Amino acid sequence: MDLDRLRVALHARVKTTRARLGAATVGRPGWSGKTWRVAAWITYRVWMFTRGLTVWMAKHALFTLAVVTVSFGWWGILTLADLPGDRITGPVLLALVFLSPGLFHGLWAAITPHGYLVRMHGRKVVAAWPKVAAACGIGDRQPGGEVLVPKLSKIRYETGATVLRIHTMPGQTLDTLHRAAPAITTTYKAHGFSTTTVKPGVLDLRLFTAARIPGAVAGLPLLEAATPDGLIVGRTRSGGVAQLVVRGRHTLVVGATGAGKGSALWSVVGGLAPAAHTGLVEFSGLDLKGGIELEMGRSLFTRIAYESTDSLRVLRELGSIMNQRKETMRGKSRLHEPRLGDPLHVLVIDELADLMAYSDFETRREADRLMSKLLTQGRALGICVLSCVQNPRQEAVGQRNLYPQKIALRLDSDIETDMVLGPAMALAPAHTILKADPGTAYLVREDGSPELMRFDYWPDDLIRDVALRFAAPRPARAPSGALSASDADAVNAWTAAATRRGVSNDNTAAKSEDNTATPRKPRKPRAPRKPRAPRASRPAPAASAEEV
Ligand SMILES: Nc1ncnc2c1ncn2[C@@H]1O[C@H](COP(=O)(O)OP(=O)(O)OP(=O)(O)O)[C@@H](O)[C@H]1O
Repeated sequence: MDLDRLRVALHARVKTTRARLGAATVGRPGWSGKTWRVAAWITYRVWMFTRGLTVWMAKHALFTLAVVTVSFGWWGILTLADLPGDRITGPVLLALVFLSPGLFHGLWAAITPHGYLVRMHGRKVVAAWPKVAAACGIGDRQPGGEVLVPKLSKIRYETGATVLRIHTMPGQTLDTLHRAAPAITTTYKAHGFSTTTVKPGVLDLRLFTAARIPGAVAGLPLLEAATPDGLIVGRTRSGGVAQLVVRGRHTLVVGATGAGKGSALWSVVGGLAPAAHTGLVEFSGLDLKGGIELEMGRSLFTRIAYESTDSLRVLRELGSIMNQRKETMRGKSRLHEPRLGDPLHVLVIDELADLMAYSDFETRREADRLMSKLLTQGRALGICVLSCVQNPRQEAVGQRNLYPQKIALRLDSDIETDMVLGPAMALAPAHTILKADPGTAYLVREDGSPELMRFDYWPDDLIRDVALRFAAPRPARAPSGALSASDADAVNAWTAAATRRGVSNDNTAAKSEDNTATPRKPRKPRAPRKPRAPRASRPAPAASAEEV
């Protein structure tokens, strides 16, 4: 823990020192900055040339020694014999001609430093492969003492990862390679790995060269990308997009306080907001922390509850939708297809423990019953649950096995990781994620394969903006019915956001096809109403015969 803090502090110090140095040199405005930049460029290229040349000479040390000795010898003989004429050109030309491959090597490094470094790394990996494979137990010792190892047929480079294509040997299965993958990763001093089966007997082993995934801020969602079958929610370690399947899955998001559960939640709600606006997806939300998380995007939700009795109402409503669907889908389809008028229902729960562990006994019991029904029957019927929780212990997430997809953000201990991920923990050590990397998580899919990823960050302003543009066709009313203080806050926030963007508050901009907000002419303020004259009192209605 202290080591962790020290590492983060050191990292921060190095970052600030580099930033200061950069600002004082290459980052300076005007000519002095330009001069620094040119000087830095030349110094780097010279360094890369020297490096390339030195590497070549070290690799051909005997040959280099021989050329240098002959050149010096030639020059020495001419000097000792005191012969007239030029004594330098001949020996120098000889050295240049024979060392020209090294000079080309140096030039290659100076002209394309990145390509050069990548190729050099690849060569090292290939050269070390027989020893690494034998040490990691996937070699086969022959009677003569020779060790045969699986073939390494190709090396590929992706951003942040080196990919090794490995072929099994006769008598081996892909499982043998899978089991050796952690040892191979450590031996090559990589930060992690993932595996992909290319075809029977061939595996791509992806070795990650970066320990951390840089953070990114989410942008406005697009309708084309708002698909529940592969929603883009962040980045992977190799720099690609991280996708989450929402349809046909229940997802459990677990993370210590400040781990970034909000990013996971809004990546789904915000990402699917355009689909909710068109009516293909319908969000229901439970936030028993008094709506602190969901209120900002309330207009995206069709049902919402901020206290336990209301939560049961929402769960019951979803239960009855599920029962109706059972009737209509029976014998026709086994996985619900979202359509207009028959949307995919996504139930989003912020802090599941508030409902399942900290409510009164009766509420807990009823919530447990309703949730069990939704979790066991809902996914095929187009009702998916996304539950967020801090504490993965039994009393809070007794139904954790009913969530086929799990997202483990930073957790406090390996015990918690084990509780959430079970056997996948070995490949997804969520307790090792740094506090300095909120939003970073292991996504463990239905098949148990884990992937380290980082959710995009959803700032409050973006959530408000999305709520303003993509309100659900029938957005949830304030849970209490009347305009509460939080309602008023939400309205103010919307109005403020709308004023800033120059849009009206009635979602007409959101309904425009390209979703671009067009400023409107401000309306003339209304003249105050004239006070009404008091009504003349009506005569009391005559009593009916029955009343008498
Ligand atoms: N994806 C992200 N990238 C960068 N920073 C993030 C990301 N997600 C969250 N953060 C930062 O971490 C802080 C805490 O995030 P968040 O509130 O989502 O955590 P949480 O897990 O919901 O915490 P709690 O359970 O206490 O509510 C945010 O205020 C933000 O500054």
